[in-house]
Amino acid sequence: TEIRYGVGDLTQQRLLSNNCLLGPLRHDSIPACATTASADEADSWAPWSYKPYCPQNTNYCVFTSAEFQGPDRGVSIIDVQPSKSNNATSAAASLVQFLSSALAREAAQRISPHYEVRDIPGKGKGLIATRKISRGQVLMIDHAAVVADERFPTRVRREHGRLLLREAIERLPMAREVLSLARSSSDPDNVPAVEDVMKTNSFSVEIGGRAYMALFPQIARINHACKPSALTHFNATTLSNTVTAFHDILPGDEITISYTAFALPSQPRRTHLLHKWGFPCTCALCALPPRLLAESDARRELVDRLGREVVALVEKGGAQDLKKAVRLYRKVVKAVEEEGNQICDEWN
Ligand SMILES: C[S@@+](CC[C@H](N)C(=O)[O-])C[C@H]1O[C@@H](n2cnc3c(N)ncnc32)[C@H](O)[C@@H]1O
Repeated sequence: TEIRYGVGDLTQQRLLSNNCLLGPLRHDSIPACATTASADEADSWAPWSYKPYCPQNTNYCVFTSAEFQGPDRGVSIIDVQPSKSNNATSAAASLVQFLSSALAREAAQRISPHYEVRDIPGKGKGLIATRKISRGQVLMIDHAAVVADERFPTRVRREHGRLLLREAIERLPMAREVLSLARSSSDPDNVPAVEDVMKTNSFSVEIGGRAYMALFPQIARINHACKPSALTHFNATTLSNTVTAFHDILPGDEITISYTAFALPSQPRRTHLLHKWGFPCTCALCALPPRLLAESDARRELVDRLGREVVALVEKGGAQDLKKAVRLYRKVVKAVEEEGNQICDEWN
């Protein structure tokens, strides 16, 4: 996702905030202010592991649970300070609720990986299946490591934005792993790693009706395809993202997801991939001749429109509504199959 700061720069090298003196980039230590806290103080910011980090003159804080999903993971949230937001709808509030529920104490569901990270020509790294993954099989459940209000970059100074990102990532037990993810800036010497990594690897999600950028450390290794082999489903309560095979994936095949909405027409799709993700789309779908591309766009728009109608009819729930929903659903399946076959024809 995009990170553009709204207000000008500050030139301070070090900022004193919440009694935490911020030094140079740390990769394996926690902030001094957190380690010196008394038990009483720590109680006052539970369930967070550290005192929330709130740079002066911003409405934003970093909330970190270092134990989330096990001692080697954790999650940090950049969100508005509770007193200045509708607490009930913030990601932090949603996570507070989740952390105090029995569900959070259940062991994380670990799925033995049927894939490995490998170099993929022209794409950096990616995931390659090492065993057959059947259509409909859940191949990964990943939890967010960083979640940030999508509006925060436009509402803070660049320096503050970068400090928030730095604290969010460096307070995590898995900071090193997050910082080793791909970077895509064309000017890497002048863009801090925390910002570049977040920009290159985070996806838009919705929590409590608000847009957030979320970084999932394992999903971050999955490359884009316009006709992907897997789909993701985000759960805003548990901050988990489930990856499911869309069709059979054979050993040696790349596991891909779509970075764009299914119905986004080809032209804005290419623009989005180039400007927001930094690569020109070279997949078979984008390379179709204009007439076939227009047919593909129309099919995708149809699937999207009919899909919404089916959901609305099922929600109404009357006998006639359900009959019509089944009829429309058959059309959706046919259009999805045509879209798939048509692209496969192009490959043959
Ligand atoms: C979320 S990361 C995906 C994993 C990444 N390739 C890596 O090395 O960790 C997104 C970045 O991967 C690259 N990428 C993803 N899909 C691609 C594709 N279809 N073609 C070229 N590059 C792609 C782009 O550099 C993009 O900014």
